[in-house]
This record gives sequence, C-alpha cells and structure tokens, in this order.
Amino acid sequence: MKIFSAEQLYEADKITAEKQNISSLDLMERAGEQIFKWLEDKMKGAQVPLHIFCGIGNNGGDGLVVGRHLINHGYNVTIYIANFTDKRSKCFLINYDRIKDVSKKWPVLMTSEEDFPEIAAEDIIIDALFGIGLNRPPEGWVKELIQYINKQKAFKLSIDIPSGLPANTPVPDSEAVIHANHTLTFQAPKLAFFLPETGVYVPYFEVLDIGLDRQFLMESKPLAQTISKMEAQQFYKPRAKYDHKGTYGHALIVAGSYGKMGAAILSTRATLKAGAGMVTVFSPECGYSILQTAAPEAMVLSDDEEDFITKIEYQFDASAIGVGMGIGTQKETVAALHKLFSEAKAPLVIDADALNGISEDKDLLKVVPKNSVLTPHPGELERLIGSWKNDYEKIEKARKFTKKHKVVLLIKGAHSLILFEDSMYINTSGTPGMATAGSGDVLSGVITGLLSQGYDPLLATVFGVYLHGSAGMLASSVLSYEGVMASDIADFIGDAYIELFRQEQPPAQG
Ligand SMILES: NC(=O)C1=CN([C@@H]2O[C@H](COP(=O)(O)OP(=O)(O)OC[C@H]3O[C@@H](n4cnc5c(N)ncnc54)[C@H](O)[C@@H]3O)[C@@H](O)[C@H]2O)[C@@H](O)CC1
Ligand SMILES: [K+]
Repeated sequence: MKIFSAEQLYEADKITAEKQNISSLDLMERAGEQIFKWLEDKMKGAQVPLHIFCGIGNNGGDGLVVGRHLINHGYNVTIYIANFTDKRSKCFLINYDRIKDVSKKWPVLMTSEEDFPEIAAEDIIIDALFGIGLNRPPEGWVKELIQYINKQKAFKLSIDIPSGLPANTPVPDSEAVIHANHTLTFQAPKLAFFLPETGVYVPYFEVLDIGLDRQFLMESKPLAQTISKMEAQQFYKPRAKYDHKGTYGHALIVAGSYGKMGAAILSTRATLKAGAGMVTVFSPECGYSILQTAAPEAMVLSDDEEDFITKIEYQFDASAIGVGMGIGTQKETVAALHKLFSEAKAPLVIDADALNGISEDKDLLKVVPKNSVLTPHPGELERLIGSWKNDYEKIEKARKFTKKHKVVLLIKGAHSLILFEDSMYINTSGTPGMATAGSGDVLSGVITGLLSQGYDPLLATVFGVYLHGSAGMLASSVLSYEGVMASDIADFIGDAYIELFRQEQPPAQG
C-alpha cells in the first residue's frame, strides 16, 4: 500500500473533485459515511453514549457528518465543538448547519476547560479535533482537552489521524496528541503510523477507501510503500521441476567467534531454511565441531585462529555472502573484512559486528561493494550515520547514506524500513515476540538465502524482512510472544512460505 504525504492527499482531494465532478462537501460526506458504516457494523444500534469532539476544520466536519448519521439512526450522541477560533472551514459550517435537520440538541460549544464533559469508562469517544491539517502545536485549553480525553478510560476512536499527530512531520508537542485505541484513516495510511516515536499513538488502524482518484494515486510517487502479504506474494519466485541445488546457489556465511557461535548457527540455518541450494559457513577454529553438529546440512571452513576470524578464504564461487554475525571487532577480523569486501564478487549482506567495523574504520566503508545490503538495528545505525533528533531526521540521514554509498539500508524495528535510492519500504509483518536475542542473525540468513537464489538485493531485503516477520508471527501464535526464541523463527520460515499463498477460510455457515 502506498503512503502519501498530507500535501499529496490534499492534491488527490482536489483532483478527485474535478474528475468526478463532485464538491469537497460530497467527499466529506463519503468520508463521514464510511466512518458511520464502520461504527454501525460494530455497534448494531447499541445505546452506548458516544461523545464526538470536533475541531473547526474539515476533520471536525467529518465528525459532524458521522454525528448526523448516528443521530439519524437513533444512537445516543453528544457532539462537542472545540471552538478555538472563528476561522471555521466552509464544509465544517455546512455540516454544522445540517445537524439542525436531524436534532434539536445543538452541538455543545466548548470555549474553555469549564466545558469539558463527564465521560464514563463504558462510553465511546470519537476524536475529530484535528486531521492532517495540523500546522502548529495545540495550545492552551485545546491541549488540555487532548490531555483530558487521554485521561478518560472510554474507548477512543480517531478520525483520519489521532489529533495532534502530523501525518509526515515531527510531532510539535508530544504531550498534546490523542492516544487513540483505534484510528480510521482515509484512503492511505500515514507515515507517522509506522515510525517508533509516533506509531505509539496509533496501535491499531484501518484504511477506509473514500474513492480518491485512482489514476492520481497510481501515478504519484509515494513517500513509502508498505509490504504486506499481497505485495510479498508477488515477490515470490516459483521453483521449476528440473531445478537442482545449483540453481539456488552456494551461499557463504562468515560468522561467529568464541562465545558467539550461536549467531553463526542461527544465520546458517536461516540461509538454508530460506532456500539456498548449499551453504558454507566460515568461522574461527573453535566453531568447527559446533557447526558440524548444529547445522549438519552446511559445510564448514575454519580460520587458523581458534577464537576469532583473521583471514577469510574460500575456494568456490559464492552466490551470496552474509557476514558479521557474532564475529567481534578484533583488528585482524576487520582487516579480513577489508579483503573480503574488496574481492567479493557476490552480493553481500553486512550485519552486526561487520557494521560496527564499518563505523569504526572509514576505509572499510569505502570498500563496501555497491548494492550491498546493510542491516543495522537502531544502535548500529546511530554508529553509522550519527544521532538524530527525530525519526524523520533519521530517515533523511539514512537516505543520504544509502545514496552516497549506493547500498540497500535495512533499519530494523517493529516496522523495519528499507531504503534504497529514492524509495522506502515499510514492513508490516512481525510481532513483539521477535524482540529476542539472535532474531537479527536469522534475518541476515534469510536475506542471504534469497540473494543466493537470485533475488536482487532490494527484493531479497524487502521479501526477506517480510518472510522473517511472518515466521515470527506464526511462531508466536503457537509459542506465545514470550516463548519465541530466534531458532523458532528460523524453524517457521517454511511455514511463512506456505502462509504466503494460504487462502483465508470463509466464516463457517450457521
Ligand atoms: N483527501 C482529503 O484531504 C480529505 C480530507 N478530509 C478531512 O479533512 C482533514 C483535513 O482538514 P483541514 O485541512 O481542514 O484541517 P484539520 O481539520 O486537520 O484542522 C486543522 C484546522 O485547524 C487549524 N489548526 C491547525 N493546527 C492547529 C492548532 N494546533 N491549534 C489550533 N488550530 C489549528 C487549521 O488552521 C485548520 O483550520 C483530513 O484529516 C480529513 O479528516 C475528509 O473530509 C475527506 C477528504
Ligand atoms: K482526528
């Protein structure tokens, strides 16, 4: 799914009105109706008190449309207008007036803290204070209203976006944002929903199609694109009957040091599980028996040095190389990486200590081959690009880095981000069960396994991250969030492939 900026959505709004020969008022009616239908479907006439808080822009206008439909259908509704200025939008005013047609109960005008209503824990709050038009921090009693709403135990449903949260720019005041339980957003998800600092305000959301112009949406370059099952299915390369193990390449994993052989085992097993034809793992001498025992499907090459890697030598044409998991940052190891990077002919996945090596040794960064995949977690990323003031600055700095060094950058997190040239992809699979040691080693293995099978570096990264997240979800559904270990994620990679094409079962009849 494409993610557009607030500016693009306003443009889409305008173009839709022109092309479909409708007014913005009609569009607002569509938007409000969609929200109403969603509520009607859940509430089925229940007389739970609904409190709709409207601002004076078009988000408030949406709130009024929803209110009108709810009143018309006999729901128990109170509408409040946060009357923080007289500059009300035209569509707001028309819909304000239309309330008269359905109710004698005029919306409550709020002008100060005195007007904040009592709200019971069982009630429902609908937040239509600010939408994507927020252009400054909420202040004074409006900020207090947001904080008052946040204090209530009632369920909070935000229209389009939690009020106080901008769609794709930093939060002006983190103490003045609605903590929504659920958000119904129009046409496309907003970038803020997926970033760690702002995603906390949007634990759950659904996208409602309000019929904005398809052509405009198809042809506009989005800020980012989300990756879910539908997209991932298209990435999958089917296998043919007469393929053999050579078809799927011979991957090299360079991993492990004394006390960290687990990282080598996990990444090696994940490379095999993702479908590499053959895997050779290169580790220090101390890893030899461990790897031969724990990963019998892999071949093992070892360094002369017992505890860490000093010289990476292999006599075969690797189809992909995954490097860095648990290797440490010994001087000799970093020197070995230098040689590996300078001579590698296969696409590389560079992870963990190899990334730390790059951060510490700028000469090493210079020899990172073009199109390599770098997979930092936030700490590793900071060492690579420096600190950032907010998630948007982080993305900008990361983008500069990818463009300068011509690499694919995968920023790991609850929603991992993949940056390459001017594009950004956001993964949607995964669970908190994956916040466990070694889960990144498995991910590097999956991407290496896909590269080995001929997926290009960007596709291998985007698809690999999705599969890894899906394996984590499947593992969590059986083992619980707490019970999942990284090796379980590796074990579920096969299931993640199957899940890609599993049809949802229709609900049982009767
Ligand atoms: N495609 C679209 O763009 C559509 C937009 N619609 C709705 O319209 C919304 C955008 O409407 P608007 O552009 O009118 O903006 P908003 O309704 O988001 O509200 C902003 C209004 O409040 C003022 N304001 C902004 N920040 C403020 C602050 N901190 N304190 C006090 N006042 C502040 C602004 O000047 C503006 O008048 C969307 O979020 C959505 O809910 C829908 O009606 C349908 C289609
Ligand atoms: K809102």
